[in-house]
Amino acid sequence: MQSMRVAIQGYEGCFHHIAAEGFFGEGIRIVPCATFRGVVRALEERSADTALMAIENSIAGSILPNYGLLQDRRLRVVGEVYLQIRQNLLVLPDVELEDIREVWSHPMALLQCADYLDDKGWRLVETEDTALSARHVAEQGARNAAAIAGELPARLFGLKVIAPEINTIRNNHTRFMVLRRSEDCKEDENRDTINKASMFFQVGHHKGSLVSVLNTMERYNINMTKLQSYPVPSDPFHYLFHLDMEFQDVWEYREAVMHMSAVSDGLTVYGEYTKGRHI
Ligand SMILES: O=C(O)C(=O)C[C@]1(C(=O)O)C=C[C@@H](O)C=C1
Repeated sequence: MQSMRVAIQGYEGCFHHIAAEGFFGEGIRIVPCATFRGVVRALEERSADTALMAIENSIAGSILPNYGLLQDRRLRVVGEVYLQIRQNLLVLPDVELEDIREVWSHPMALLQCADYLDDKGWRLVETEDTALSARHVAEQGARNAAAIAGELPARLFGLKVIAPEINTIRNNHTRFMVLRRSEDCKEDENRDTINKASMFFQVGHHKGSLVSVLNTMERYNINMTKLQSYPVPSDPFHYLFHLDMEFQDVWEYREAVMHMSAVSDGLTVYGEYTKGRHI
């Protein structure tokens, strides 16, 4: 049997790679992509069967453009996974702190380490990926550069951890969504195990419009875990709201969605799935 092809943003050893193996197990084939848009394209063009996409981090916050990607494309969220992220400063084995002039990493990783980097005066260089930054330091023999990445890339590319766990808060977690093409998902798939859903809707600019949607959740015993507004590019200062919610009773949840649809505009559910594990 062919192994499942999983599109990720990033390359060998990056956090997406670790999260993908944590979710699917080790027998998968990784389809590396330079950008999140590339991940979606790989799914749409069928060069991947499924995809993993970071959506929010506990220190750096939401990856807003990815909410836009979910909304624009015909994708389904079929699962989620949470990964603890430990960021380290990696250098060539004989490099010391005073040799560093530049730090290379993924923008989310740089944000997660903002406090540590604050007073160092190093030039911060955004790259596609934490692991790729480490690989470039090693391959280019870059004596004046450090990479911010996990421990796995340090081992893979023979780098030294000169400063471990430099993320601003130790408790650093990233949430990843597992995506599939809508047309490959069956209606009511996993009905017995679903306890979480993601959706978006719009409300008019009038008094109490958002509150009516939110009140529904209390009425139907729904626990809202995330509310994220996202601008509607074609309609300045109007917003879409993305909602993640947990529930115990699927029928109660279905009633709630019906009610919320009635008091909002264009409510679209883009995934019902099982609440994710922390790995
Ligand atoms: O650069 C990586 O290693 C990634 O997998 C990307 C990414 C992200 O998109 O947020 C994943 C987890 C961490 O939060 C930092 C970076």
